[in-house]
Amino acid sequence: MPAGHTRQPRQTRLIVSLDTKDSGQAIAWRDATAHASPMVKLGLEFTYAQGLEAVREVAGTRPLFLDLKLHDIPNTVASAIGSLARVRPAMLTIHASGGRAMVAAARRAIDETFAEGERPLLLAVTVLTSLDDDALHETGVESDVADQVVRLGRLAVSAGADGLICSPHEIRLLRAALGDEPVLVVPGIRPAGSAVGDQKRIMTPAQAHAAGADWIVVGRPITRAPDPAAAAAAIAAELSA
Ligand SMILES: O=c1ccn([C@@H]2O[C@H](COP(=O)(O)O)[C@@H](O)[C@H]2O)c(=O)[nH]1
Repeated sequence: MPAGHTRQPRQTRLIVSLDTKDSGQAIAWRDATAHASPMVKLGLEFTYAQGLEAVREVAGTRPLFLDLKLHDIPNTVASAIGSLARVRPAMLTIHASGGRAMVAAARRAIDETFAEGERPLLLAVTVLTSLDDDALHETGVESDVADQVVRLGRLAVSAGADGLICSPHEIRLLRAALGDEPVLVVPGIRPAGSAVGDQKRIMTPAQAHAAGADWIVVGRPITRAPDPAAAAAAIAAELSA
């Protein structure tokens, strides 16, 4: 940064995760939270239940974050990205643990399939936010979560990922390792007092914002709230306070 300049605080935006099997429910949540969530996020639950045509219908004219977390051999991941082109995602996810060749194949598939200006951001999941150190070790990984997130983050970005999925606990580590450029999309968000569920590495929206998230992803604290519109508005307000 040039001398005399101070960095502007990073804007952190909310993405509401529309995790349901039902199109009507997804559309109701989409519309109720539209004021707070500039993107529509659909994942495995909705896509397996309803298919890609319904994904496109629910996204409508809004930017689509398609969170399918692709993880397979490079050729299969690249071909799957070709099949996803028709839903015109703005962001899509793969697992960084698929390795360098897989991430690079995804990068090539995006560059070859989509016209410039229409390419989705390629986001690599580092370590799922539902894992803690013990659960990660049980899979045979000897590193702690923080080291593994940074290792996979470096690998994915150097292989062509535009950004990473991480928990709020690793944002500062990733910024220190990789700088400001990678887009950090951060689930594992729990407003104070909300149920934690299966998430292990959590912070509040305000804490994730202070750490430097570009986007936070919030599902059940909004969709299971008595008033999803109000819950989303409260989180958006927390991000801009
Ligand atoms: O490491 C990850 C990667 C993706 N997710 C997804 O984010 C939402 C979180 O939903 P909550 O209800 O707020 O827990 C969900 O769609 C996950 O598949 C994640 O949580 N962690």
